[in-house]
Amino acid sequence: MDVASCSGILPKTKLGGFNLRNSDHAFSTSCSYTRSPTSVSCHSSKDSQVENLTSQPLSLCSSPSNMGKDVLGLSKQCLHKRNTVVKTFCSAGVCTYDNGIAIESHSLVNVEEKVGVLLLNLGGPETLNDVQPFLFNLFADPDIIRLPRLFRFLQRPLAKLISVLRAPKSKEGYAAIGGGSPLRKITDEQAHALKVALESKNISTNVYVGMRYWYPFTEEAIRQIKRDRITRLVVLPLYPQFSISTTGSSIRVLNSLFRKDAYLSRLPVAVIKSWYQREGYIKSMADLIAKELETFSQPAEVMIFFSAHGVPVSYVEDAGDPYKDQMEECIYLIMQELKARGIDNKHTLAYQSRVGPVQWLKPYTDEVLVELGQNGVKSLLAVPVSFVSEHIETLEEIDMEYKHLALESGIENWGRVPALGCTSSFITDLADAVIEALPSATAMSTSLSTSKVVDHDPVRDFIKLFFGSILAFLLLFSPRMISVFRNYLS
Ligand SMILES: C=CC1=C(C)c2cc3[nH]c(cc4nc(cc5[nH]c(cc1n2)c(C)c5CCC(=O)O)C(CCC(=O)O)=C4C)c(C)c3C=C
Ligand SMILES: [Fe+2]
Repeated sequence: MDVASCSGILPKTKLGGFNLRNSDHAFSTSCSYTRSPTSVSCHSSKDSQVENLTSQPLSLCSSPSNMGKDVLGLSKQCLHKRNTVVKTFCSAGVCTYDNGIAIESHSLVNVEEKVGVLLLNLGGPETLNDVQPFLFNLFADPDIIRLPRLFRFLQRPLAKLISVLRAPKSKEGYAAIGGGSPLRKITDEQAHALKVALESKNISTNVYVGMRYWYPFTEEAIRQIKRDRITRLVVLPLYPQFSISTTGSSIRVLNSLFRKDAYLSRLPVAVIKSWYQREGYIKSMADLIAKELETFSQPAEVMIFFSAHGVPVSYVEDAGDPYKDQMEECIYLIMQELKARGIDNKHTLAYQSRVGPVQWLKPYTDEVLVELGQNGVKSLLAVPVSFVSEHIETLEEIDMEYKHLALESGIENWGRVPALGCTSSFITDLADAVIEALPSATAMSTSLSTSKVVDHDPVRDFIKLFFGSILAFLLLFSPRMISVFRNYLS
């Protein structure tokens, strides 16, 4: 468990890596972080799951939460006495320490630490010409098409084939929403709003956007972080729930970039793996749902229909993806919040956007909509729940395809909750999540000298490529494979 501690009084304030000069106070504190199972845990949390890039495979690490707030809205954490020194967990520039009395710094001037926040997102094609190469990047990701190790060499040829086959259908979808994905614009707006929210809490940051499959790519964001000489980084995926296919994939990219680079491998980093259970997020979702229910003539009669992006069943059952459990818990928490406000509507959860020939999480959104219509449900409020911006699957799949299907199936009154976007209560909560995560940032332990060096044997590579190509050709053009690829077209 990661624990930050502060001790001593020095002329310059150094809080767990935050070097603060405080012009109003002549006193200051030095903090250090230790990784020790025997240290007192100051930051167990059920709010957001924070971890450092050091741990692989991803293991849960605690995050600071429920912190006392001082007058500036900044937070301080627990106190732990050892001998006569009070060990304190410092968060985002405020520290309490003791040589008998607790002292807080109340104004932060000339913060020497350069804090960065990296927002991770999926990315989307900005024009119709971008659609096929975007799809190629997506399907070339081994966290999206999970091939057995022996067949990994087929990843890129397969991605090429599937992206070419799927592009016409995807293009139709993007054309219907104006010719491209709105993701980049919305994510940039969220980044700006987050920076402003952090500034209002006296935390000066650079906020970066790193997309997994389109511009600005994660690699570009990391290059900029290096150029800016950021000294502490919080990684915040814009997916409330963790999935191997989304947050997991982006973290894998970060891990490989950080492992290869001397500066990055020493940069203290905290990754917020998931944050679906944060009070601010749950309340913001409940606000949007309550507001939208009011647009119906009989709000109490409306079925609340949560629609989450699906993942293949094998992710959950074989690979241990926590996505389904987190999604169900998230829906439970939102419904509890609504109940506390006297809203006790019926609700259900289904999964949308399946692609390809394998089984995805059930029930499927389209099938449930038809059933509900047939069973006499007349009013339905769709709530997209796995993503916090509008995108093709809200604007086209839900607003067009599913709405049409629902009305055709007998549902008469249809509504849809907008994505959170830049809703201020939500952005404020993200800012709090960043502040809470800052102290737990630690550097990647693997140094360049200890990292594994991969040997390339040209003869072995050639043999692999030669036989691989023959095998790929046979596989791709077998009748079974042709029927599999048809599934990517619809
Ligand atoms: C939590 C969100 C998401 C999960 C989980 C997820 C898994 C997943 N997605 C695909 C395949 C496609 N996804 C596509 C677009 C897309 N996916 C998400 C989110 C999640 N994906 C978003 C936000 C978007 C839209 C981006 C935009 O441009 O607006 C697409 C492209 C669109 C299309 O052709 O349908 C594909 C394909 C898989 C296979 C997968 C899990 C394995
Ligand atoms: Fe997707």
